[in-house]
Amino acid sequence: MSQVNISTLTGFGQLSDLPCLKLQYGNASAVVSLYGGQVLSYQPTPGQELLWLSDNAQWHNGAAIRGGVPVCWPWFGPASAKINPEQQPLPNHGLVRNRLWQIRHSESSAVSTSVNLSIVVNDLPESLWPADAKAHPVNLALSLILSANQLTMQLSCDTPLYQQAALHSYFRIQNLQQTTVTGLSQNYFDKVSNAEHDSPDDKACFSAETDRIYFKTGSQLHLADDKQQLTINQQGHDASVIWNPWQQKSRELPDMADHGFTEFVCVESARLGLAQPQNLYLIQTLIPH
Ligand SMILES: O=P(O)(O)OC[C@H]1O[C@@H](O)[C@H](O)[C@@H](O)[C@@H]1O
Repeated sequence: MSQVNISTLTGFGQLSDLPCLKLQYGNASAVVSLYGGQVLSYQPTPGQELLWLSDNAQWHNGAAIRGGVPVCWPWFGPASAKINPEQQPLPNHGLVRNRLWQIRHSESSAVSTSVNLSIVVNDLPESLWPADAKAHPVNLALSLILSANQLTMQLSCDTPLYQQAALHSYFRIQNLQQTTVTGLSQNYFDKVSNAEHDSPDDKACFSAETDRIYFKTGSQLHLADDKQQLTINQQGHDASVIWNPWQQKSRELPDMADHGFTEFVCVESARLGLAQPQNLYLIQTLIPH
């Protein structure tokens, strides 16, 4: 084993001054930003980057970093009427993408390098609390476990709340036309046409703007193009979201180059149900082949 350790970085790529941690386990490495608790890089071997980070990503002035694995919590997308009955101006994808997280624990062992981050949030909308609960600051935790063959991300909250969450992973791809995601369910909500659809199989391909919520997906998805294959294990989810903005949206996003959409697809493990207040335990594991 050449190297097992955790080091601090100040800045990553073009994101100058960004406080980050770099985890190393043998040949494998991962970088996580304390701003957003966001994994920005996962390289199972040196130079083999699996995650996409926009060349135009920003983090100053409250921006959410475009790429890596944003943490969406305690709601996903625009806050729904249940979470935001008074239609307050709330940010897309929740409250923690542009806040600083703390390091709680880090550890290197014979089998892995891991770090636990957390953030305390004390400005949750009242609608998230069960009727009989008294509002208090809430702790959200993210654990990263890097081993020789995989990276696991565990997002947890021990407070029962009406809460949604997603690990919104941006995966770097070589050839969008050849890219497929399989293992999906055969029923999805299409955010582009704003309608539910049935799919003839469990597969998504990319030939136009794609923004789909697949319900009740199983525990294993596969992302492949003609050059690489990745298994994505998930637990604690009730849906998986597939997103590619395509040309027009890519042009409209200030933190994405016009051709940015050709370089990634998002495969997101999400917990979206709001039927009852629940704890959160959402896991996504990336296993390259
Ligand atoms: O621009 P944001 O807030 O990072 O969101 C990006 C995309 O995130 C996806 O998860 C959503 O399904 C899309 O609708 C959304 O456009």
